[in-house]
Amino acid sequence: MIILCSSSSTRAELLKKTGIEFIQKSCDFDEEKLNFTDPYEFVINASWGKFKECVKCFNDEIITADTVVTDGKNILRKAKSREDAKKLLLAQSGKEIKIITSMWVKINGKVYGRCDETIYEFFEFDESDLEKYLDSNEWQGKAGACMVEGFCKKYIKNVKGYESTAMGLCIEELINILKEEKCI
Ligand SMILES: Nc1nc2c(ncn2[C@@H]2O[C@H](COP(=O)(O)OP(=O)(O)OP(=O)(O)O)[C@@H](O)[C@H]2O)c(=O)[nH]1
Repeated sequence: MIILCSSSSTRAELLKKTGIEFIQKSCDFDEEKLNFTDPYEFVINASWGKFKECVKCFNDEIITADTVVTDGKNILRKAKSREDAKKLLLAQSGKEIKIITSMWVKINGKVYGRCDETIYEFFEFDESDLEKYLDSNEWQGKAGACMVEGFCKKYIKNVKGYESTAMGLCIEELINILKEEKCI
């Protein structure tokens, strides 16, 4: 049985869509102790840290992931407050951003690691629409307070890459790994 080592409901939803049987367990790796400023280094080390913690606890097949947003200069992680969410979203309004997801998969005794990214070019976010989104609290628990399948969708001017990567788990590439290992 595959263990999705994540507390993310979005990752669980994505994995469910593939029909792959899994159980979801969270693992307590503290990302706050990482002090990488490069978004790729951060996301790869955060997901790897989660993976190592999970390997200690579970003997099964394992999937871990980490996702960050970057505006090219900063790492935009999960907002700590409504004000923080507004700041993160205004940094993305009318801009090109990258959403980077690093994933580790232990399967049939082998370990696969990937780092995928989706590039979005957004139109300017409408102010009152943004306030409504902030009031909805849907931004909570999401990297960069971003919801590409929700609030941000109508503002997408250009996109390059998978939506699943931007949502936290690159399902298309995960399916390729599982096919390679004859699990599906
Ligand atoms: N629904 C949605 N979720 C997103 C989007 N972008 C990022 N996320 C979520 O934002 C979260 C990023 O934080 P992480 O630290 O990678 O993961 P987490 O939610 O803390 O869960 P763990 O795997 O237990 O660490 C993940 O749950 C992603 O699924 C998006 O556009 N839509």
